[in-house]
Amino acid sequence: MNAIDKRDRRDRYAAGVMKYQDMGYWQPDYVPKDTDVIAVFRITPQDGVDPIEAAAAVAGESSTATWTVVWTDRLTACDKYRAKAHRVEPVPGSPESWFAYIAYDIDLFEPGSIANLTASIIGNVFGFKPLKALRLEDMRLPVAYVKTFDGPPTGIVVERERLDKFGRPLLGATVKPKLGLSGRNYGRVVYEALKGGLDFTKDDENINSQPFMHWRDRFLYCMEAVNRAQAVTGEIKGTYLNVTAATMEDMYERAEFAKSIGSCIVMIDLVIGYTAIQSMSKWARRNDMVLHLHRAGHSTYTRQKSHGVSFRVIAKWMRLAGVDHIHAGTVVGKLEGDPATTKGYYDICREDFLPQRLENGIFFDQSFASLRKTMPVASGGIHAGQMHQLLDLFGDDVVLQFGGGTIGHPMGIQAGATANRVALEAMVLARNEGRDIVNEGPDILAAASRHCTPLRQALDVWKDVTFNYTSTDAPDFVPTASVAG
Ligand SMILES: O=C(O)[C@H](O)COP(=O)(O)O
Ligand SMILES: [Mg+2]
Repeated sequence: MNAIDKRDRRDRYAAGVMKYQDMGYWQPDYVPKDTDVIAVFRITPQDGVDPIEAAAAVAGESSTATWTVVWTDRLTACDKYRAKAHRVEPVPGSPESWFAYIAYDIDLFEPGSIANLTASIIGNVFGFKPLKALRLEDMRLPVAYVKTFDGPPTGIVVERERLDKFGRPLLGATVKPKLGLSGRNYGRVVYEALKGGLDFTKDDENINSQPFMHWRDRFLYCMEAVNRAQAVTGEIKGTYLNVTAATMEDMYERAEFAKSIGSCIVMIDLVIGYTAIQSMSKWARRNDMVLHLHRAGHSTYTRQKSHGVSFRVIAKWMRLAGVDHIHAGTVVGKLEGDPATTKGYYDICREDFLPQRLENGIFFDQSFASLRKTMPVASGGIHAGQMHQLLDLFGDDVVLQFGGGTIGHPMGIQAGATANRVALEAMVLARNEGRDIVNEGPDILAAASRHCTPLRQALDVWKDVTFNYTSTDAPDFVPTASVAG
């Protein structure tokens, strides 16, 4: 930050101990270009490290720099390629941490490659010694860069058209127990849940091709169940067949087979990696299939407030990479997430243009250009008794998924599914009539349950199941004027 005299600069340069801020990675007067990628990091410098130098170091390490001056810089357009830390603000309520805004020239990134973007932005820099911790809070991805990605292969509008389902959230269930069922019993769960009123069932994140049930068995029994449920109900149904596997070849084989036996949707887990996700997205686009993404593994790096990557960034990357569904949190379920921050994740999936909204953790205006919309999925510890909260929080364009909340019903799976469908339809009707579903929700559910025994039983058995917030459910930060800039 401080100007240093030319001689000092030359001496340090010669000795190879230039500070990053002296090498051009701190430029407080820099005005980001419309085409720049901008990242905001939460940096927690080691004791005694100047936050400006820490921000410059992050800019350096995530773009062109190494630990010493290299003369080959001079062979490049280094002024253009250096990332520019241009703003450092204290994080409100967190005296050790700072928000550092860093701009990157678009030419630093290969078009249409999340792998390449992330190798810079979350590469070496997260293990960097001058920092105690580092968290990527948000990114502004310029339209010029967004346009290099295909985005969701199907998107919300076309998915609804294919399913012929409108004006309400979709309903799903994860087959339980997570592991151990044989193919035939697994198929029974799928059939009963779909027949009972759900739109979808799904494999759990860790169901692939284990000794107790090989993937072909699962696919065949599941599709038999889907076909029978469609015939009985007259509705289009689906089951997310998890094609996650050890290699791309295996995943393509499983996806091709799923398509050949009539599935409209396949599923992958986040743990397969960004390149594999993009490959599967291209496959889904070529084959007119909906692509569901389970965010398995994300909490290992999204949950801590001071280190890692915010899920809002993962959500942005996944919309670019091209998934049609993404698990985005439940607020009222078993997994962590506060309402304001979770709303930000949902908006990233569903808006064409997202204005800066710090209260939802959205640091930048973000256009998604022509990308289709990703359907967020609320899954993890939800049940029929929360239907009013779920509808109020997430609106219509969401899949509400009840695993235990369907299969744990005391009268069985079909009853669990019916309870969820009746609760949803009662709540949508009440909302459409202009009723205050948040406050009247429990009464609306109670009234509906008088005509639906499965719903009454569900409300009764889960009436005390609430997942209280824990300390990690706090918003990422409380916005103040200085952060808004
Ligand atoms: O993978 C998921 O989404 C969860 O396993 C859902 O299961 P639950 O509804 O029983 O929590
Ligand atoms: Mg699961």
